[in-house]
Amino acid sequence: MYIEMKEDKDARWFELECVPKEYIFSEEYRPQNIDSPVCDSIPVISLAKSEAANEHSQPVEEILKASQEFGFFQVIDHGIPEKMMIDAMNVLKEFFDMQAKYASNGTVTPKKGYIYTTSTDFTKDGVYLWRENLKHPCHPLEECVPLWPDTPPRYQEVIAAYLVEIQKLSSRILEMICEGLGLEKGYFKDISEVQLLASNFYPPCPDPSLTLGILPHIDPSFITILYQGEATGLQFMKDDQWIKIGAIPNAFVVNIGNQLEVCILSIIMVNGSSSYLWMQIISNNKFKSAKHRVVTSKHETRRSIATFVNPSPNCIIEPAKILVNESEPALYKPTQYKDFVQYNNSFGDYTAAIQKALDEES
Ligand SMILES: O=C(O)CCC(=O)C(=O)O
Ligand SMILES: [Fe+2]
Repeated sequence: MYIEMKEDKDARWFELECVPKEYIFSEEYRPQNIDSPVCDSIPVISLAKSEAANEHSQPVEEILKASQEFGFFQVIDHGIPEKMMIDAMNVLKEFFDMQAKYASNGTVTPKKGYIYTTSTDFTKDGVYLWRENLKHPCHPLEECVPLWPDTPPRYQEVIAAYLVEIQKLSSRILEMICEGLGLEKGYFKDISEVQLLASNFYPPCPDPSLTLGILPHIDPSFITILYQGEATGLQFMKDDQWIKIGAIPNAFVVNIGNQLEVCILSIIMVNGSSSYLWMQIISNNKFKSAKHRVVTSKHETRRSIATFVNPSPNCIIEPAKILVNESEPALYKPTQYKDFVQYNNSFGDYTAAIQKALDEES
């Protein structure tokens, strides 16, 4: 294939007429149905009534149903000021724009609590992803903030303010999940925190049918709260089909990570008095953690801020012992969250660096 580079020495890696061969996925990974209609059936749940004593059962039921059927939903009327969301997105835009000037390659900044990676730092079978990424731990917040990027200068302040709100929102959502499942109040309070922020920059791509922004994956979290502004590109898998998630301004996309799936199963097994309930849960009632990916666009730039609400690193999740016997063996081994992350290489090449940062936090 003929690859034409623009003359401009200052051009960024994506400012090209054609897709370089290093970014072209083999047929099996290429996005096939890039123009399929946006899914309009993914639940959009208003949290306006979630604090009202006599009306909050409605959002609780909607969240429970969406978590079981889709593993994905959007929340609106969440109470987080729009200005705060836009500010966070703008400061990340400034961060990524500055990398173009100062760093042509991905850098793992020594002695800093963040990891910035450009497209060539992520490969799948030698093929690069069409994105840049910034990751950093967030808990405990006050200890992490000084280690985050300090350019642009307002980065730390703006993102910390955003994360305080996201922490409150995620606690509300986990509390509603607890209530919906009939679990004791505050079940997740001490074992979950917003542990990690990952923001992404997916520039326009000359031929989106050949590339991917992020490969199909399931998040290693309890839940992930994602702000995508008005950009499209996120898709999730339902019944073996890739389905686009529409952009709703001022909404957050929430997805169920595989730790919640495992955890809910274990909790219900502990609390459930009959094996009938256990069977019901395993067969058709458990939460879904949906596989998702990001496709690129010819004209649109996508930016997203994902916050992973993870189990605490030392938290152990295991099936209830009373329900495990020779004929009904445990479906999950007791696993410390950090071992799970390591075993599954959950954060790719950066798993070790992130584990180290999380270990230092705990
Ligand atoms: O950029 C996105 O919207 C998706 C990000 C994502 O799935 C992740 O970071 O796990
Ligand atoms: Fe994800």
